[in-house]
Amino acid sequence: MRDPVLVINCGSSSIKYALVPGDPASPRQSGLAERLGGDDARLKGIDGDGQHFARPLHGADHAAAMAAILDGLDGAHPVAVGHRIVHGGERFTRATRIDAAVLRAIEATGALAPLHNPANLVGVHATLALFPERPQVAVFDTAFHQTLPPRAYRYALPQHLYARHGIRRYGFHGSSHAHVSARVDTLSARAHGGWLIAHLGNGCSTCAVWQGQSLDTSMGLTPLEGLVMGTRSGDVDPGLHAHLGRQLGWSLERIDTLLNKESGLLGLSGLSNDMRRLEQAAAEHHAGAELAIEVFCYRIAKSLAALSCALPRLDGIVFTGGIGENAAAVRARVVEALPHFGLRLSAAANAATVGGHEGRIDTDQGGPELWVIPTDEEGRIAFETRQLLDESQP
Ligand SMILES: Nc1ncnc2c1ncn2[C@@H]1O[C@H](COP(=O)(O)OP(=O)(O)O)[C@@H](O)[C@H]1O
Ligand SMILES: CC(=O)OP(=O)(O)O
Ligand SMILES: [Mg+2]
Repeated sequence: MRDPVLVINCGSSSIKYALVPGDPASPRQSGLAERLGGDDARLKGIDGDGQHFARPLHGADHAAAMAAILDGLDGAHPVAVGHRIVHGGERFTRATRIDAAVLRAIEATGALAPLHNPANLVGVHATLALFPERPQVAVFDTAFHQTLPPRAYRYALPQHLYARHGIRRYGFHGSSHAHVSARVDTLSARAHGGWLIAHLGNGCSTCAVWQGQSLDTSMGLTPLEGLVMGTRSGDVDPGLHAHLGRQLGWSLERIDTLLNKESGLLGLSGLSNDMRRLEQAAAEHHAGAELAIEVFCYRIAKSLAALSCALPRLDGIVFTGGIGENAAAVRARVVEALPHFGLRLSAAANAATVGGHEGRIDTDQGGPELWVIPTDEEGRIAFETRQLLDESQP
């Protein structure tokens, strides 16, 4: 069997990793180092024997956490390391082998994703130091959306902001949308048609895919635009910035923190960014939790309806991400909010499809199909990493 690919998804305070074997159906070692920099930093995951583990990392930074992760993978000889890089700008339209010039370009793109790219690069530097002889590959969230036509990616702003400063819609979660759209094309009889994908995790985005290509998506210049997310506001009136600045004297940093970290499900509910917690609270009639879920679902439906304009034909809707895969009530409310789409949800199939299982959840009586397909960003990153290495073999 071929050696595995080590996949690293390095965020600002966490590192997700997976050792993805050559046979994608084989079990993986995977895990998460979280709360990095804090006294309660810890590493948890699934080891080589399929056992769950958790252990403290005591204030570890990214480099120390990476060393601990690799320690736990001892005996593994990854053929390459695939990195999730959130922003690739317009330069990177596909997975790219990392060298000094690529590193400089990712650093330069960091201005467009100050919350994501610098953290991603910490992961690259850590594995470069630990595996200097292994190829390192960057897989960009934005690359899948480089097929967007100008009508979808241009903002109605003066031309020079695009031409000189790259201000346009880029879109994110590309590895997820690429995986899910490829998967539905193998599962559905309506392969290579028009699909709307709702990726609902901590970050949330929708995507319109026609014949395997992204034609429009809800996230924009940054991963803040679009849907309501765990702590991100999604769309607000652009006039809000000036209003908060003028009326309340808020700085740009304060507004950035508000919109990225204090809003979304957390801000609306006043309770939590976690959908499981909100569903429990809503069952006990917590008004904030009820409102947060209502707004969340309505905004998903509204975004799907808008993105349907990008497609010549609508073959179906796919739900993915932690919420999309698990929260049957959220799926039902989204479908309910699209009454004119001719969707027919099977209540039984919807209730039965949870916890990483893939399944069709419409009644198969015509109309667009409805699917739940677990995302696999790590699997997609490993696939693209391997594909690039295979192409560059003499
Ligand atoms: N059984 C469940 N029911 C409802 N929501 C769930 C369930 N399991 C996970 N979630 C929600 O999924 C979200 C996290 O999604 P996930 O895709 O795992 O996040 P990330 O984007 O960090 O990878 C959280 O809001 C969590 O509450
Ligand atoms: C780009 C983005 O929003 O990523 P995540 O969902 O991992 O926060
Ligand atoms: Mg996610």
